[in-house]
Amino acid sequence: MVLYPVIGKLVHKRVVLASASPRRREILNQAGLRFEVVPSRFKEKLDKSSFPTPYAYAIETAKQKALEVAHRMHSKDSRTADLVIGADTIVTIAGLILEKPVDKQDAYRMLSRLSGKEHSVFTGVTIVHCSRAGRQLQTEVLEFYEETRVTFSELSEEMLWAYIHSGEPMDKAGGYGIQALGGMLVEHVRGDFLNVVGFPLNHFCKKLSQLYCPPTPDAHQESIPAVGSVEKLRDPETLTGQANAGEGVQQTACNGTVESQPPCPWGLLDLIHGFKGSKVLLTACKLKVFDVLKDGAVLSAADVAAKIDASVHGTEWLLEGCAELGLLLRCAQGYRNTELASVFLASDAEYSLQGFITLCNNHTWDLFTHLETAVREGGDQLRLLSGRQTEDLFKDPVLIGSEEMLLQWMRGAHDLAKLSAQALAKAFDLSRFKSACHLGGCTGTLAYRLAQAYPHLQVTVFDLPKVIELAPSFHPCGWQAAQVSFLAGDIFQDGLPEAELYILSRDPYSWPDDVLQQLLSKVSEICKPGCALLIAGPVLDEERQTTRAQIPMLLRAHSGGRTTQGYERLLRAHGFHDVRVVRTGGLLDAVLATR
Ligand SMILES: Cc1cn([C@H]2C[C@H](O)[C@@H](COP(=O)(O)OP(=O)(O)OP(=O)(O)O)O2)c(=O)[nH]c1=O
Repeated sequence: MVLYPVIGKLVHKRVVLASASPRRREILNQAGLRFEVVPSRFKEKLDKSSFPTPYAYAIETAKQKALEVAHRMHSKDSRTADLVIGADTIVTIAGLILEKPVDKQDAYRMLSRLSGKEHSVFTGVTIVHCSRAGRQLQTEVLEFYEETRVTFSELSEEMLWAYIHSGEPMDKAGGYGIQALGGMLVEHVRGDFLNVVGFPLNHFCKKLSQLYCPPTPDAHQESIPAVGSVEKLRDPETLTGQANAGEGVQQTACNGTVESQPPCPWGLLDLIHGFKGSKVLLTACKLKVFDVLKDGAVLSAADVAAKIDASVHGTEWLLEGCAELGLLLRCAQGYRNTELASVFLASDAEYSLQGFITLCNNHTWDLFTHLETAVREGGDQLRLLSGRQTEDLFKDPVLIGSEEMLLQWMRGAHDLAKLSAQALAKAFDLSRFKSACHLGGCTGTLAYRLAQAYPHLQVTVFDLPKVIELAPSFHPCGWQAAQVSFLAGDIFQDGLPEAELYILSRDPYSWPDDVLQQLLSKVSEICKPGCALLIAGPVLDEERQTTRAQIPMLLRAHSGGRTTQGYERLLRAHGFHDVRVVRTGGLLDAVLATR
C-alpha cells in the first residue's frame, strides 16, 4: 500500500538508489517506491574538519554518492536516471563523527563511547534530478538531513564483546544496528527510528510531496530546484511534449510531422535482464563466494579467486556483479559480505538458503529453460523432464529422481521451512493440544519449532519412508528431541496416526484440487470433534487474488492459492468450523480450523 500519493507519481520515472545498504533498500521498498539499486563507488573520505557541522558532512557525502552514480549511469551505459537518491548515516557524540568501524577494536571504542549516554544519528539525504542537454548530463540537487537522538544503556564489557562478536556492528555507523541485536542496547529514542536505520522515510516523503504536489505553484521555491524543472517533474500525465527521459515524449520528425514515443519501459527492461542477476547469485553461491567471505572477512578478488579455485578476472567480474546486486560490499581492501549475505547466503548460517539456491540452480533453472517446450506441448516441465505424471510427483517426491535429487529437494524445502516455522508456530495459541501430526512434515523444521513453543506437545512427522530415512541429517542438535518423532508412511495410501492437531504445510496451495480434497477427507475422517487442522500456506489478498508468495505457476502444473473465504469454503465442506486466519507477514500464512 502506498500512503503518500507522491510515490505513485514516480512510477514512470527511473528512480535509482545509490546505496548498497540493504536497510535503505528495504525501507524504500516497503514505501512502495519502484527503484533500481546502483551502489555508489564514491570513497567516503571527505575531510570532516572542513565542515561546519556533522550533518553538513553527511549531506555532502550523500550528495557525492548520488552524483557519482548519476554520472556513471549517464556516461557508461547511457542510461540516464531521472532521480538518484543518495544517503549517508553518521553517529555523533561529543563532537566526534563515528562512521562504520574498521575492525572489532574500533567497534569496541565506538560502543564504549556510546555506553550510558545520549548521541545523535544524522542521515544526510540527497535527491539528484537528472536531465539531458544534448549529450551532457544536467543535475539539480535537493538536500536535507534528519537527526534522531538515541540513548544507550550502560554496557558491560561482556555485553559489549558479545555484541561485537555477533558481527553485527561492522557495516553500521557507530557500530550498532538498532533494528536488530543492537536494539537491546538502546534505552530511548527521540525522533525518527528509520532515520537511525539509515533512511528518514517520513522526511523524504514530505520533501517529495513539496516537490511533486506543491500546494500552490510557487510555494516551494527556496529548497528545491528551479521552478521550470519542478514543472517538468510534476504529474507525468501533464508532461507530454517535454524532453524528459522516461516520460512520453513528442518529437518532430524530419518530415515535420509529430511522432509520439512511448515512455521507456524500465520495468520491462529489468524483467528482460532479470535472469542475469539471478544467475550471478546462484553461481556465487555454488562457488562458495559467501562462505569464503563469512565472519566479516575482507578479501581481494585475487584472494577470493584462489580460495574458490577460479580465474582472477572471472572472479572479479562475479564479485562486482554481487556488489551491484547488494550482496557484497566493496571497500579499500576488497570485498565483504553484506548483512543479507551473512544471514542467508553463507552455508552454515542459521537461516542459510544454500539448499534452496542449489535446488534452483540445479533443477528449477533447467525446468525454465524448457519453458517453451512446455508451452508448446501443453505439458508440465516436471513431467517432461522426468517422464512421469505430475500427479505422481505431487504424491511422491521420491519419484523426482535419485536419492541425491531427493536430498536436494529436502534441503530446499528445509531452508524455506526455516523462514516461516517460528511465525507459524506462534500464529495461534495451540497450548490446548497435547499431540500433533505434521503430514508430509519432511525434515521436521516446523515440528521442532512447535515443540519448542509448546513444551507439552508431542509432534509426529509423517512422511514417505525415503524422506524419513534422510531426515535425521537435518535434526537440530539439542532441540526438543524427546517431543518429536518421525513415522514413515504415505499420507495418501496409509492410515494416519492419531493426533489432536493435524498440520498440512507441504505446498497445500500447489496441490491439485482433487488431491487436496482427497487429503482433507482423510484428515476430516480421523480428526475427532474439538480437534483441529492447521494449514500453512499463502492466503491470497481478497481483492487482487495475489500474494507475495505466489510462484510462477506455469511450471508447477496446478496453480492456486486461496483467499480466506476460499479456505473457509474448503474446510467447511470437510466438516471443519471456526476457521481462523493469521497473516504472518512471511512466506506462509496460517489457517486453523476446528473439527
Ligand atoms: C546507527 C545505525 C546505522 N545503520 C546503518 C545504515 C547504513 O547502512 C550504515 C551507515 O553507512 P552509510 O555509509 O551511510 O551507508 P552504507 O555504506 O551502508 O551504504 P552506501 O554508502 O552504499 O549508501 O549504517 C543501521 O543499519 N542501523 C543503525 O542503528
